[in-house]
Amino acid sequence: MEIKNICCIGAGYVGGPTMAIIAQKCPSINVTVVDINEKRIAAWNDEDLSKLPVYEPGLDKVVADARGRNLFFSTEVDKAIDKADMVFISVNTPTKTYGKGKGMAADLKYIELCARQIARVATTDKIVVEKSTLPVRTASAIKSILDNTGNGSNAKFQILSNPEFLAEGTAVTDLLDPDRVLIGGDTSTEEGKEAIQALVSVYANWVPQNQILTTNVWSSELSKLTANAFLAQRVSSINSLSELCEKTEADVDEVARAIGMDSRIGPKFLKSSVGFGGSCFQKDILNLVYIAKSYGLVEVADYWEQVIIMNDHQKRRFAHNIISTLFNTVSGKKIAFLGWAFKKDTNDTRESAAIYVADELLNEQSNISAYDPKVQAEQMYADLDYLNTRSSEENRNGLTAFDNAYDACKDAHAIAVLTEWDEFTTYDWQKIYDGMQKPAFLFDGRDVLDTKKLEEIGFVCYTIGKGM
Ligand SMILES: NC(=O)c1ccc[n+]([C@@H]2O[C@H](COP(=O)([O-])OP(=O)(O)OC[C@H]3O[C@@H](n4cnc5c(N)ncnc54)[C@H](O)[C@@H]3O)[C@@H](O)[C@H]2O)c1
Ligand SMILES: O=c1ccn([C@@H]2O[C@H](COP(=O)(O)OP(=O)(O)O[C@H]3O[C@H](CO)[C@@H](O)[C@H](O)[C@H]3O)[C@@H](O)[C@H]2O)c(=O)[nH]1
Repeated sequence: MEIKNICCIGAGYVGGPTMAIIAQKCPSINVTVVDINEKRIAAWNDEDLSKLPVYEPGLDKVVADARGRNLFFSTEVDKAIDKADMVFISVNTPTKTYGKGKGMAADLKYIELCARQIARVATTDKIVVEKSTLPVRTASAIKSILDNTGNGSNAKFQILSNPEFLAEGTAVTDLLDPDRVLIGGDTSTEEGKEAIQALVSVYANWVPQNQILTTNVWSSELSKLTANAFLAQRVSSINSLSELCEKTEADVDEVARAIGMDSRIGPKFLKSSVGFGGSCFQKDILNLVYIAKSYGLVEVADYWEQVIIMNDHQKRRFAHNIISTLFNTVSGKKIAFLGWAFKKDTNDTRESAAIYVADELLNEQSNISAYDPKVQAEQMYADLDYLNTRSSEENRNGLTAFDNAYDACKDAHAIAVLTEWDEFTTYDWQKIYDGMQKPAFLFDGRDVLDTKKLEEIGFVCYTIGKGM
């Protein structure tokens, strides 16, 4: 079966970049990305490519190549669904904030709405692809909705799981050259196998066949949660040892290098940090923990929950270290934050460690001055407000955002590096030092700065996993 029209529901960090690459690599397929968020769609359609709603290196060029040719962004959801042979569901699946499973389970209401909408408008057969990260066995719920809430048109549906493994900040290169593409489907029927092959053919336009892995649908769904759990576990593992390194004068980078050269361990995801953030790791592990618990697998659930407990500890201990180093009080003191995004090269701030460190410091009445190359003040306030720790007004009084690092650091008692943006290494650190209160403390939560040089200038430095 040849795919001619693709619709993707959800024009976010996954739907936008993923579909832009499919459109660029498959000029014969029309790709329409739809969303109910009108502002977001308008931004995807903006002539000025610097205004795209997702910042990813190289994405502007891909969008410029394909947009208007075979890549379209629209709010006309029904129309795009009905026209498509293949519908990707790429909507958000956040942690539930209410009811049963609150704070753990994935909230699948947006997924269900999509399934009902597809069933309502479809007049022809469709392959429905789960691109969102979903709990294992969600495909059966989607199938049940599609098969039982139809509009009488006799349209038939095949469900595939095709989880996305791109990381933000490197989305374009990850999509162009993925380690693997995973496609799960119903391998027990001819129609199921045909649907799998149809999606394989789309990716085969640029991904080598031996890197396109096909499995049953449950393995595919569970592999996504498992991959994120393993990756986050490595970060929590090295972060747990960063604390021990600080006590023992071992250097966490040297330890990471030494163990990473063991080919059985490997060098990636061993960079100690102020804690992992991003929209996926915490959400997906909590979801895994919830699923394990729901099957009564207490030991399995406890094992993975520890990854989150360690991460929360790492964020908190970074903040507490700032407080204790600044003579046990930060009340009324200005702390400059360099970085707010959860990692470099993205404007995404979801679950960023910076938010939690700021929250701890605001509890101690410090004044935060923040600068991030890609994050605006309103986003920072929204992130703090979302925690519900204090009033919105208090957050606005406690944090001031600046559009450059020099102003943010002026008169500060301390600087905290929360994101590893490359530009931080290029600053005139003598100038920054001259403008600060003394002693001028610097807390590098990402180990990006040359602390030796900074100490020669006069800074008192702490680096995660290396200590003072
Ligand atoms: N962000 C990542 O790096 C990443 C990577 C891999 C997988 N994922 C998974 O992909 C999914 C999407 O993540 P994201 O970061 O792109 O989320 P996002 O919040 O950036 O985008 C989701 C979009 O879906 C839209 N939407 C919700 N319900 C809709 C509906 N009924 N009709 C039309 N549009 C609707 C929202 O308006 C939003 O714009 C999640 O399940 C996530 O876990 C994310
Ligand atoms: O050695 C490391 C690697 C990462 N991090 C932190 O971990 C978080 C997540 O980073 P990363 O995984 O690079 O970015 P994400 O965009 O969250 O990507 C993850 O989550 C996505 C959503 O599911 C998956 O698709 C990706 O494969 C998976 O890497 C960030 O705060 C990083 O700073 C570290 O602290 N140390």
